[in-house]
Amino acid sequence: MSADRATAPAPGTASVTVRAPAKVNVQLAVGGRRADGFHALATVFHAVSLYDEVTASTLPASASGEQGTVRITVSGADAAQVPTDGDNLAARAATLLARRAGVPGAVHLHIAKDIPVAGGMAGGSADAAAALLACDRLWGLDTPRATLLELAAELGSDVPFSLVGGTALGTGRGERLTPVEVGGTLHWVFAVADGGLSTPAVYAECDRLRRTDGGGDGEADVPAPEAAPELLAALRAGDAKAVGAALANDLQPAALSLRPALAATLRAGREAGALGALVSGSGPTCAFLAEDAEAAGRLATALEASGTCRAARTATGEVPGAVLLAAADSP
Ligand SMILES: C[C@@](CO)(OP(=O)(O)O)[C@H](O)COP(=O)(O)OP(=O)(O)OC[C@H]1O[C@@H](n2ccc(N)nc2=O)[C@H](O)[C@@H]1O
Ligand SMILES: Nc1ncnc2c1ncn2[C@@H]1O[C@H](COP(=O)(O)OP(=O)(O)O)[C@@H](O)[C@H]1O
Repeated sequence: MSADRATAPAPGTASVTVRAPAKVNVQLAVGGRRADGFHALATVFHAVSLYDEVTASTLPASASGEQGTVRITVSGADAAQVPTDGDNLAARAATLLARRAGVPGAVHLHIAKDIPVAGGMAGGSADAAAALLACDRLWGLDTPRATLLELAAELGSDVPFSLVGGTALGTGRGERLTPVEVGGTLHWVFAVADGGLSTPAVYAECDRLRRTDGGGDGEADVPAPEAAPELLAALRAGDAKAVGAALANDLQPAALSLRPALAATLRAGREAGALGALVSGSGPTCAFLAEDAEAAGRLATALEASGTCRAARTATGEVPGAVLLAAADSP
């Protein structure tokens, strides 16, 4: 909290705070690599109650002399792992929106980070989605939702979902979204690993494994990815047991190949009674489904006691996408 206060906007500046959720892919079907280097996907995104908050505030005149200055500060336990230069996805989002709208775009973005970094839970995408909404409001742009979604897709395959939230089928490279109905609250435990995994490295390992283990033509043989009807039916019914049985991630073998220790994490969660277990997206966070909030609490305790993860976090889904929390105008 002290870091938050230290970087809070100075009195007299306008500021806007937006909160955006993490995600888990309850299904991640990966097709072949496309000509543009991305993989065709059919993925069921599900937003969960771990959040980052992004506060956009006007830069004091002394700091905003240069057009397009974006200042990034980050608080939270993993803040040191987050870039604070132009590579930060939130900075890229602010710059893209400013350029598109033809405004100067000088802004201070403070990220209060709670989503594991490089964990397969789309934390950077959440920050980008939050920055788009926060800057849009701070600069009084009122950008149409469809344009925000287009800008989101330019920033990254997962960013449109971070704006939309809920549960949705992502096709194309993950950016084309169709809502998916969920009949009840799902109770999750996330086992956070030490260190992250690079998303491009995990996709590349998936390709490599398909070439070497496929026995055939490797990538050329990969069928078109499709959402699993049994998973969609289980989600619609809100049947946690059936959802647990249908969890599936085609990137899991690649994540396990790059980080073999994750096998012990998945085993520990299953042995402690999880209804289902999988690597979240490109990992290394592992996701476990529980029957209810109590079972999730017990599972988190067992996972932490197993010594196979850095921490275990409970969360529920689905939750909404990026939402405005507060807006304060300068007097
Ligand atoms: C794997 C997933 C599953 O939701 O999430 P994470 O685990 O990273 O959170 C996503 O596909 C990650 O989406 P995102 O992190 O937005 O990736 P992008 O910035 O668009 O792309 C980063 C890199 O990932 C690879 N990539 C990404 C998406 C896709 N459909 N095919 C790919 O091959 C490409 O190598 C690309 O250059
Ligand atoms: N705002 C941000 N938060 C976290 N990571 C960011 C951010 N902006 C850029 N990055 C970079 O993106 C990489 C992937 O981060 P993240 O989005 O948390 O993971 P994942 O792609 O596995 O869901 C990080 O290693 C970091 O270098």
